[in-house]
Amino acid sequence: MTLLVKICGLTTPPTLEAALEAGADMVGLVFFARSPRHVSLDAAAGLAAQARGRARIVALTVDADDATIEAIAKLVEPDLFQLHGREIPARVADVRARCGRPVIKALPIAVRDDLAPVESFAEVADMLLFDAKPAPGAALPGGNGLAFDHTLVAGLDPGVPVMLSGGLDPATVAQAIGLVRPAAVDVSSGVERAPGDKDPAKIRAFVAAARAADAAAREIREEPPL
Ligand SMILES: O=C(O)c1ccccc1N[C@@H]1O[C@H](COP(=O)(O)O)[C@@H](O)[C@H]1O
Repeated sequence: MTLLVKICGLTTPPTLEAALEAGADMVGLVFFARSPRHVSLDAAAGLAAQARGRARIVALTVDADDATIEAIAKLVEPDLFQLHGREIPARVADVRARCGRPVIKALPIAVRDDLAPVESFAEVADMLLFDAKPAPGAALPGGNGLAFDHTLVAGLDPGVPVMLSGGLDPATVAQAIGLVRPAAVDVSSGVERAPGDKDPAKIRAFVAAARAADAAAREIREEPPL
């Protein structure tokens, strides 16, 4: 399967357009008030209208309640939800049923033991997202530009597609793809000038670097042995 590239935390029509024109497969809208990338329901509905049919729209929430999930589903009509909080497997299943859409569940990774819940989340989520575990007391559970040790998830096959994130940027994404061979990569901070301020040139560079790395990895895999 061809690698999917997601650009997350888009907040303005011009930067969303840059992501769409660069060929992003997924665009993320953040619904988390503490994030510098938070968008209101109204703003998100406008951005979603701009993206619809051009890329999959991902609504990112953090431990959101039912009313918030339902309001986003109704007013924004995303293609998927990304759950980036402390949702337990039962809650992931509940949100999936409630919103009637596929769900990406983010798991924070710092050490091998953090992979223990992978199996139970793989039973209820459509995709697993491996992100760096934030520092204790961090304001955000993701979107911190923090990387983790990718060797922990290299070659891991949880039975559902894997999305890789955490401190990726145009310079590091190729190595991460080569090592982990994820189904998808996701970036926020690595394509910004400052938190919340997306840089169209970095978005283009990120998508191009990810596509080139994916093509190179396929060539190596498909090369005949002799
Ligand atoms: O982007 C945010 O503001 C955000 C807020 C709360 C939870 C997750 C958030 N973003 C996600 O975090 C990871 C890593 O981002 P980064 O590239 O390291 O900045 C990514 O999956 C974003 O979708």
